Amino acid sequence: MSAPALASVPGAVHAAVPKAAVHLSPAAIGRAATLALHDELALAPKPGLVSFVDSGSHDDMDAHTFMRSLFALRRYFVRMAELGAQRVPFAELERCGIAAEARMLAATGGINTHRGAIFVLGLLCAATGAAQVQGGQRGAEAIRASLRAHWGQALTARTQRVPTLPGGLAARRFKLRSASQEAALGFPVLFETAVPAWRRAQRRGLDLPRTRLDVFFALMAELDDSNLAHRGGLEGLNFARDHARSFQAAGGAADAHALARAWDIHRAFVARRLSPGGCADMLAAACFLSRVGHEP
Ligand SMILES: CC(C)(COP(=O)(O)OP(=O)(O)OC[C@H]1O[C@@H](n2cnc3c(N)ncnc32)[C@H](O[C@H]2O[C@H](COP(=O)(O)OP(=O)(O)OP(=O)(O)O)[C@@H](O)[C@H]2O)[C@@H]1O)[C@@H](O)C(=O)NCCC(=O)NCCS
Ligand SMILES: Nc1ncnc2[nH]cnc12
Repeated sequence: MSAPALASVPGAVHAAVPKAAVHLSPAAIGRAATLALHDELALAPKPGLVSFVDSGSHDDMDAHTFMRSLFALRRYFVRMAELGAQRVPFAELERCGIAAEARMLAATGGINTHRGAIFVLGLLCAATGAAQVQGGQRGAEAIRASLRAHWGQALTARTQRVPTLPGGLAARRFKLRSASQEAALGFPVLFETAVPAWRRAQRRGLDLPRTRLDVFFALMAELDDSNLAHRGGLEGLNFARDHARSFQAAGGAADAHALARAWDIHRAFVARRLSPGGCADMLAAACFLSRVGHEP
């Protein structure tokens, strides 16, 4: 197969809006989350993952499945932003998340498209909603601080639960940082790896699709993605990390051969049925932070 061009529906042009100046409504926050899921889906190549080009390592879902899921989740993100603005106890956010999972499964015929994203993006919507009623801050650092201040303790307590889902079980088995632990730490890979990678890519003048590609590989080099471990064990996780680091060492998304290289990596993942679903969620989270940070 020859290497198709980098596919990504362009986001809005990011105007220089002062970050503290405009308060975001829950509707605007929810819209940013839904669009961020679309940003993630639209990026291709994206090793092993579903896009509008192909279904990667998945034979039970395609881009239509993701679009159905995304539509089913629209109101959920708005509701999480509203609940966040009310600074409700964590149990209320969790109830809303569980109901959203049920809606996702109903919309996809029982396929898990966005369980991780419901958790990560839902929490970020709540944290952004809370930040809006406390000074209107919308930058990444303010959103992280809001998440930790309001729900940090509950997220830490939650890590003591015994995992029952495949990702949590794989994380425990291989002593990795699970999605729950990542949340309890205030999503360090998102805020300390993806956000700086996004800013670096933009400073280098990369367009949005290439920025997202660079951020995706930065995430895959660092995240303990429990989907990779669930399907491929530690060997699969290290295979993905090694490829991400080689991609970065060869110049990342700015390099002239970046797209051909990324498509080759995609095919290698498909051959091994590897799917970095956690990295996909974190990419959507980075797209969300960019959208709420810059768009009016
Ligand atoms: C805390 C939960 C996210 C559950 O976490 P847990 O780890 O216990 O269980 P999993 O659902 O198996 O894994 C978590 C999902 O989070 C994503 N993820 C993976 N690694 C990380 C990480 N290090 N940091 C953050 N996020 C991570 C990932 O989600 C994406 O992949 C899923 C699709 O993958 P796929 O390959 O198709 O896998 P499956 O269909 O599951 O299996 P196979 O086909 O391979 O056999 C998709 O969901 C993406 O979004 C992980 O899957 C939280 O959801 C939870 O506790 N839920 C329980 C109910 C609840 O309380 N909900 C309310 C929360 S507010
Ligand atoms: N695009 C995608 N493909 C496969 N799994 C995913 N989980 C979240 N986004 C995904």
